[in-house]
Amino acid sequence: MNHAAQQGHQLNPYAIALCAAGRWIASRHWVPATGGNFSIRSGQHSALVTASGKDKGELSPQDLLPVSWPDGELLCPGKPSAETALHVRLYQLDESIKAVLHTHSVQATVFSRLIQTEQHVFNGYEMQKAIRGQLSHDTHCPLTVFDNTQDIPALAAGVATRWQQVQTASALLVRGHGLYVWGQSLEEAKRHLEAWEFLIHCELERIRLTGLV
Ligand SMILES: CSC[C@@H](O)[C@@H](O)C(=O)COP(=O)(O)O
Ligand SMILES: [Zn+2]
Repeated sequence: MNHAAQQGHQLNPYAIALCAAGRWIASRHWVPATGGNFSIRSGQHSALVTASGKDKGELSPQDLLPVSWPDGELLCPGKPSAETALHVRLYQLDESIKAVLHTHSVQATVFSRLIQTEQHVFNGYEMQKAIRGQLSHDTHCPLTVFDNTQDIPALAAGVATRWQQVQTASALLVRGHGLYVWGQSLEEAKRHLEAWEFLIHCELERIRLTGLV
C-alpha cells in the first residue's frame, strides 16, 4: 500500500471505530487466539472486513480490508476473513445492517453445544430489552443455532433460508464455534453482543444449576 493510501486508511473513521471495538471485545475475552471477525458497512454494496488470522484485539486500520459486491458477486482484494461470505450475506439480507461482529467466547461456544435443537427461546430476562424490537422481558426471543461447517457460503445460504426466524434476535449461534451479532450501527451491534453474552451466560448458569436445557 502506498503512503497516501495508507494515510487514507488510517484516517478512515469506520476503520478506527472497528479497531477500538476489537480492543473492547478482546478485553472481555471474547476473541481468543485470533478467533472472531468484524465488519462495518461502508456503502450500499461495500464493507470493511477484518483481515484473516489477525489478533482481533490488536487491529490497526490497515487490517480492515475493503470488500464489495456491486453485482451481487463478492470482490475482495488481499485476504479478508475466512467468514467474509457470511458477513456479506447478512448485509445483503437486510440493508439496514451497518455492522457485524463475530466472537468466540467460552460461554457462547459451550452453550451452543448444549442446545440440540435448531433454536433456543429466551424468555423472562429484562436484558432481552437490549435487543432491537424486544419490548419486554415477557416476549419470546428465539436464538437460532446452525451446525458448524467450514463451507461458509453454505452456512450463509442456510442463514438466508431461515432469515425470518433468525432476524428477530439480531444474532445467531454456530454450534461449537461462536456467536454472530449485527446492528443498525456499530454501537447497536456492540450492545447486542454484550446483551447476548449476558443472556447466554444466564442460561448456561440456569442449565448448570437445574440440569434442564
Ligand atoms: C482460531 S480459528 C477461527 C477461525 O477458523 C474463524 O472461525 C474465525 O473466527 C477467524 O477467522 P478469520 O479468517 O481470522 O476471520
Ligand atoms: Zn469464527
